[in-house]
Amino acid sequence: TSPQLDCAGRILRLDRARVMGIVNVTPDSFSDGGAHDTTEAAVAHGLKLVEEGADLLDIGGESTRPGAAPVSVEEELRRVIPVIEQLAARTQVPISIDTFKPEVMRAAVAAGAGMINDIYGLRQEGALDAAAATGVPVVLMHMQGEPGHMQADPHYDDVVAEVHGFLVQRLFAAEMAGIAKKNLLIDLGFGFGKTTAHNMTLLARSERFLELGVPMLAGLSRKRSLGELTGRDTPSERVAASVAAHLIAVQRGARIVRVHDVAATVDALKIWQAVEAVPTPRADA
Ligand SMILES: Cn1c(SCC(=O)Nc2ccccc2)nc2c(=O)[nH]c(N)nc21
Repeated sequence: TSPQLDCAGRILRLDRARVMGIVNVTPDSFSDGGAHDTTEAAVAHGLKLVEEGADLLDIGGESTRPGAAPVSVEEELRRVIPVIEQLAARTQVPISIDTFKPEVMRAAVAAGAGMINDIYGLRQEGALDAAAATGVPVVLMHMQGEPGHMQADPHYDDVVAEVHGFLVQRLFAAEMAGIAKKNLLIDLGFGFGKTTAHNMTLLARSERFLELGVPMLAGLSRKRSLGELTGRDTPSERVAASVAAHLIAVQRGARIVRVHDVAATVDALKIWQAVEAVPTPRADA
Protein backbone atom coordinates (compact mmCIF):
# COMPACT_ATOMS: atom_id res chain seq x y z
CA THR A 1 0.00 0.00 0.00
CA SER A 2 1.54 3.31 -0.98
CA PRO A 3 1.64 5.98 1.70
CA GLN A 4 -1.39 8.19 2.19
CA LEU A 5 -2.90 10.55 4.77
CA ASP A 6 -6.50 10.28 5.94
CA CYS A 7 -7.48 13.92 6.36
CA ALA A 8 -10.82 13.57 8.16
CA GLY A 9 -12.09 11.33 5.38
CA ARG A 10 -10.37 13.08 2.49
CA ILE A 11 -7.46 10.87 1.37
CA LEU A 12 -4.21 12.54 0.36
CA ARG A 13 -2.16 10.01 -1.58
CA LEU A 14 1.58 10.44 -1.24
CA ASP A 15 2.50 8.18 -4.19
CA ARG A 16 3.84 11.38 -5.75
CA ALA A 17 4.75 14.84 -4.50
CA ARG A 18 1.71 16.94 -3.60
CA VAL A 19 1.13 20.69 -3.81
CA MET A 20 -0.32 22.59 -0.84
CA GLY A 21 -1.74 25.97 -1.88
CA ILE A 22 -1.40 28.89 0.54
CA VAL A 23 -4.53 30.85 1.52
CA ASN A 24 -3.79 33.77 3.87
CA VAL A 25 -6.93 35.10 5.52
CA THR A 26 -5.70 38.49 6.59
CA PRO A 27 -7.87 41.61 6.27
CA ASP A 28 -7.19 43.06 2.85
CA SER A 29 -5.64 46.45 3.36
CA PHE A 30 -7.00 47.56 -0.01
CA SER A 31 -10.68 46.86 0.44
CA ASP A 32 -12.49 48.22 3.47
CA GLY A 33 -11.06 45.17 5.17
CA GLY A 34 -14.52 44.06 6.20
CA ALA A 35 -14.97 40.45 7.32
CA HIS A 36 -17.21 39.66 4.35
CA ASP A 37 -14.62 40.90 1.85
CA THR A 38 -11.89 38.96 3.60
CA THR A 39 -13.84 35.70 3.58
CA GLU A 40 -15.00 36.14 0.00
CA ALA A 41 -11.51 36.93 -1.24
CA ALA A 42 -9.92 34.02 0.62
CA VAL A 43 -12.52 31.53 -0.60
CA ALA A 44 -12.17 32.74 -4.18
CA HIS A 45 -8.39 32.42 -3.93
CA GLY A 46 -8.66 28.90 -2.53
CA LEU A 47 -10.99 27.84 -5.34
CA LYS A 48 -8.57 29.33 -7.87
CA LEU A 49 -5.66 27.37 -6.41
CA VAL A 50 -7.66 24.13 -6.58
CA GLU A 51 -8.44 24.92 -10.22
CA GLU A 52 -4.70 25.39 -10.77
CA GLY A 53 -4.11 21.88 -9.41
CA ALA A 54 -3.56 22.24 -5.65
CA ASP A 55 -3.88 18.84 -3.93
CA LEU A 56 -4.67 20.52 -0.59
CA LEU A 57 -4.98 24.04 0.84
CA ASP A 58 -3.37 25.67 3.90
CA ILE A 59 -5.59 28.26 5.58
CA GLY A 60 -3.80 30.76 7.83
CA GLY A 61 -5.31 33.58 9.87
CA GLU A 62 -2.19 34.91 11.59
CA SER A 63 0.86 36.18 9.74
CA THR A 64 4.25 35.11 11.12
CA ARG A 65 6.07 38.01 9.52
CA PRO A 66 8.47 39.52 12.05
CA GLY A 67 6.70 42.53 13.53
CA ALA A 68 3.22 41.29 12.66
CA ALA A 69 0.70 42.09 15.39
CA PRO A 70 -0.46 39.04 17.38
CA VAL A 71 -4.00 37.86 16.59
CA SER A 72 -6.42 36.83 19.36
CA VAL A 73 -8.12 33.42 19.33
CA GLU A 74 -11.46 35.13 18.69
CA GLU A 75 -10.13 37.15 15.77
CA GLU A 76 -8.32 34.15 14.26
CA LEU A 77 -11.52 32.07 14.50
CA ARG A 78 -13.55 34.89 12.90
CA ARG A 79 -11.09 34.88 10.00
CA VAL A 80 -10.53 31.18 9.33
CA ILE A 81 -13.73 29.32 10.27
CA PRO A 82 -15.98 30.80 7.55
CA VAL A 83 -13.26 30.18 4.96
CA ILE A 84 -12.76 26.55 6.04
CA GLU A 85 -16.52 25.91 6.05
CA GLN A 86 -16.98 27.30 2.55
CA LEU A 87 -13.90 25.68 1.01
CA ALA A 88 -14.67 22.30 2.61
CA ALA A 89 -18.15 22.50 1.12
CA ARG A 90 -17.07 23.66 -2.33
CA THR A 91 -13.95 21.58 -3.00
CA GLN A 92 -12.96 17.96 -2.46
CA VAL A 93 -9.35 18.57 -1.44
CA PRO A 94 -8.14 18.30 2.17
CA ILE A 95 -8.02 21.61 4.05
CA SER A 96 -5.10 22.25 6.41
CA ILE A 97 -5.33 24.78 9.26
CA ASP A 98 -2.16 26.82 9.76
CA THR A 99 -2.33 27.59 13.47
CA PHE A 100 -0.49 26.99 16.74
CA LYS A 101 -3.51 27.72 19.00
CA PRO A 102 -5.25 24.63 20.46
CA GLU A 103 -8.71 26.24 20.36
CA VAL A 104 -8.29 27.08 16.68
CA MET A 105 -7.14 23.52 15.93
CA ARG A 106 -10.27 22.04 17.49
CA ALA A 107 -12.70 24.52 15.91
CA ALA A 108 -11.06 24.30 12.48
CA VAL A 109 -11.31 20.50 12.37
CA ALA A 110 -14.91 20.70 13.59
CA ALA A 111 -15.55 23.12 10.71
CA GLY A 112 -14.08 20.75 8.11
CA ALA A 113 -10.28 21.00 8.24
CA GLY A 114 -8.51 17.65 7.79
CA MET A 115 -4.90 18.55 8.71
CA ILE A 116 -3.09 20.72 11.24
CA ASN A 117 -0.03 22.72 10.22
CA ASP A 118 1.73 24.01 13.35
CA ILE A 119 4.82 26.22 12.98
CA TYR A 120 5.47 25.68 16.72
CA GLY A 121 5.46 21.89 16.40
CA LEU A 122 2.72 21.53 19.06
CA ARG A 123 4.81 23.29 21.72
CA GLN A 124 2.10 25.73 22.83
CA GLU A 125 0.20 24.84 26.03
CA GLY A 126 -2.60 22.39 25.21
CA ALA A 127 -1.60 21.92 21.57
CA LEU A 128 -0.51 18.26 21.87
CA ASP A 129 -3.82 17.27 23.47
CA ALA A 130 -5.88 19.34 21.02
CA ALA A 131 -4.13 17.84 18.01
CA ALA A 132 -4.44 14.32 19.41
CA ALA A 133 -8.15 14.84 20.06
CA THR A 134 -8.81 15.89 16.45
CA GLY A 135 -7.33 12.67 15.03
CA VAL A 136 -6.11 14.44 11.87
CA PRO A 137 -2.55 14.47 10.47
CA VAL A 138 -0.21 17.08 11.94
CA VAL A 139 2.80 18.86 10.41
CA LEU A 140 5.54 19.38 13.03
CA MET A 141 7.79 22.26 11.91
CA HIS A 142 11.16 23.37 13.26
CA MET A 143 11.58 26.98 14.40
CA GLN A 144 14.44 28.50 16.39
CA GLY A 145 13.19 31.25 18.71
CA GLU A 146 9.95 33.15 18.07
CA PRO A 147 8.66 34.89 14.91
CA GLY A 148 9.29 38.30 16.46
CA HIS A 149 13.05 37.89 16.81
CA MET A 150 14.04 34.58 15.19
CA GLN A 151 15.79 36.28 12.28
CA ALA A 152 17.84 38.69 14.40
CA ASP A 153 20.97 36.54 14.44
CA PRO A 154 20.26 32.84 13.92
CA HIS A 155 23.10 30.60 15.08
CA TYR A 156 23.70 26.83 15.11
CA ASP A 157 26.76 24.71 15.79
CA ASP A 158 25.37 22.16 13.32
CA VAL A 159 22.06 23.21 11.79
CA VAL A 160 21.22 19.78 10.37
CA ALA A 161 21.94 17.95 13.65
CA GLU A 162 20.05 20.52 15.72
CA VAL A 163 16.97 20.59 13.48
CA HIS A 164 17.05 16.77 13.34
CA GLY A 165 17.24 16.53 17.14
CA PHE A 166 14.34 18.95 17.54
CA LEU A 167 12.13 16.98 15.15
CA VAL A 168 13.01 13.67 16.85
CA GLN A 169 11.89 15.21 20.15
CA ARG A 170 8.64 16.61 18.72
CA LEU A 171 7.80 13.31 17.04
CA PHE A 172 8.35 11.55 20.38
CA ALA A 173 6.21 14.09 22.25
CA ALA A 174 3.43 13.76 19.69
CA GLU A 175 3.43 9.95 19.84
CA MET A 176 3.46 10.07 23.66
CA ALA A 177 0.40 12.36 23.49
CA GLY A 178 -1.42 9.69 21.48
CA ILE A 179 -0.92 10.90 17.92
CA ALA A 180 -0.34 7.89 15.66
CA LYS A 181 2.92 7.98 13.71
CA LYS A 182 0.94 7.58 10.45
CA ASN A 183 -0.57 11.00 11.23
CA LEU A 184 2.76 12.80 11.65
CA LEU A 185 4.73 14.86 9.16
CA ILE A 186 7.90 16.93 9.60
CA ASP A 187 9.05 20.24 8.15
CA LEU A 188 12.53 21.84 8.37
CA GLY A 189 10.99 25.30 8.79
CA PHE A 190 12.86 27.22 6.08
CA GLY A 191 13.23 30.82 7.17
CA PHE A 192 12.20 30.23 10.77
CA GLY A 193 15.33 31.19 12.67
CA LYS A 194 17.73 30.47 9.84
CA THR A 195 20.10 32.42 7.61
CA THR A 196 20.14 31.80 3.88
CA ALA A 197 23.19 29.59 4.40
CA HIS A 198 21.31 27.55 7.02
CA ASN A 199 18.35 27.20 4.65
CA MET A 200 20.53 26.02 1.77
CA THR A 201 22.37 23.56 4.00
CA LEU A 202 19.06 22.10 5.16
CA LEU A 203 17.72 21.96 1.59
CA ALA A 204 20.91 20.27 0.38
CA ARG A 205 20.77 17.67 3.17
CA SER A 206 16.99 17.08 3.27
CA GLU A 207 17.43 13.36 2.62
CA ARG A 208 19.06 13.06 6.09
CA PHE A 209 15.55 13.51 7.56
CA LEU A 210 13.89 10.65 5.67
CA GLU A 211 15.19 8.19 8.25
CA LEU A 212 12.60 9.65 10.65
CA GLY A 213 10.07 7.60 8.69
CA VAL A 214 7.42 10.29 8.19
CA PRO A 215 6.56 12.42 5.13
CA MET A 216 8.42 15.73 4.87
CA LEU A 217 6.81 19.03 3.90
CA ALA A 218 8.91 21.87 2.43
CA GLY A 219 7.95 25.54 2.39
CA LEU A 220 10.30 27.92 0.59
CA SER A 221 7.75 29.78 -1.47
CA ARG A 222 8.71 33.39 -2.21
CA LYS A 223 10.80 33.53 0.99
CA ARG A 224 13.48 36.11 1.73
CA SER A 225 16.35 33.65 1.25
CA LEU A 226 15.30 33.14 -2.36
CA GLY A 227 15.18 36.90 -2.76
CA GLU A 228 18.69 37.24 -1.35
CA LEU A 229 20.05 34.59 -3.72
CA THR A 230 18.37 36.11 -6.80
CA GLY A 231 18.25 39.81 -5.99
CA ARG A 232 14.45 39.73 -6.33
CA ASP A 233 13.28 42.15 -3.64
CA THR A 234 9.56 41.64 -4.23
CA PRO A 235 7.99 38.29 -3.25
CA SER A 236 5.95 38.08 -6.46
CA GLU A 237 9.23 38.20 -8.45
CA ARG A 238 10.43 35.00 -6.76
CA VAL A 239 8.27 32.50 -8.66
CA ALA A 240 11.05 30.90 -10.70
CA ALA A 241 13.28 30.65 -7.62
CA SER A 242 10.41 29.12 -5.65
CA VAL A 243 9.67 26.52 -8.34
CA ALA A 244 13.37 25.62 -8.53
CA ALA A 245 13.69 25.32 -4.76
CA HIS A 246 10.61 23.11 -4.44
CA LEU A 247 11.68 20.86 -7.33
CA ILE A 248 14.99 20.35 -5.49
CA ALA A 249 13.15 19.75 -2.22
CA VAL A 250 11.05 17.03 -3.89
CA GLN A 251 14.12 15.48 -5.50
CA ARG A 252 15.67 15.35 -2.02
CA GLY A 253 12.67 13.75 -0.34
CA ALA A 254 9.88 16.25 0.32
CA ARG A 255 6.41 14.77 -0.33
CA ILE A 256 4.43 18.00 0.02
CA VAL A 257 5.46 21.52 -1.01
CA ARG A 258 3.67 24.60 0.40
CA VAL A 259 3.42 27.18 -2.35
CA HIS A 260 1.79 30.43 -3.51
CA ASP A 261 2.27 29.66 -7.21
CA VAL A 262 0.36 26.43 -7.69
CA ALA A 263 0.10 26.28 -11.49
CA ALA A 264 3.84 26.85 -12.01
CA THR A 265 4.75 24.29 -9.36
CA VAL A 266 2.32 21.68 -10.71
CA ASP A 267 3.87 22.04 -14.17
CA ALA A 268 7.41 21.67 -12.82
CA LEU A 269 6.49 18.55 -10.84
CA LYS A 270 4.90 17.00 -13.95
CA ILE A 271 8.33 17.06 -15.59
CA TRP A 272 9.88 15.52 -12.46
CA GLN A 273 7.18 12.82 -12.42
CA ALA A 274 7.78 12.04 -16.12
CA VAL A 275 11.46 11.49 -15.40
CA GLU A 276 10.71 9.50 -12.23
CA ALA A 277 8.44 7.22 -14.29
CA VAL A 278 11.32 6.11 -16.52
CA PRO A 279 12.33 2.63 -15.32
CA THR A 280 15.93 2.18 -14.23
CA PRO A 281 17.72 -0.13 -16.66
CA ARG A 282 18.16 -3.72 -15.33
CA ALA A 283 21.64 -4.41 -14.08
CA ASP A 284 22.09 -7.30 -16.55
CA ALA A 285 20.53 -5.45 -19.49
C1 LIG B 1 2.64 28.74 7.88
N1 LIG B 1 3.96 28.56 7.27
C2 LIG B 1 4.80 29.50 6.78
S1 LIG B 1 4.43 31.20 6.83
C3 LIG B 1 5.92 31.96 6.38
C4 LIG B 1 5.95 32.44 4.92
O1 LIG B 1 5.31 31.87 4.07
N2 LIG B 1 6.73 33.52 4.75
C5 LIG B 1 6.88 34.23 3.59
C6 LIG B 1 6.00 34.13 2.50
C7 LIG B 1 6.22 34.92 1.37
C8 LIG B 1 7.28 35.80 1.31
C9 LIG B 1 8.15 35.89 2.39
C10 LIG B 1 7.95 35.11 3.52
N3 LIG B 1 5.93 28.98 6.28
C11 LIG B 1 5.82 27.62 6.47
C12 LIG B 1 6.69 26.52 6.20
O2 LIG B 1 7.83 26.65 5.67
N4 LIG B 1 6.22 25.26 6.56
C13 LIG B 1 5.00 25.09 7.14
N5 LIG B 1 4.63 23.83 7.46
N6 LIG B 1 4.16 26.12 7.40
C14 LIG B 1 4.58 27.36 7.07
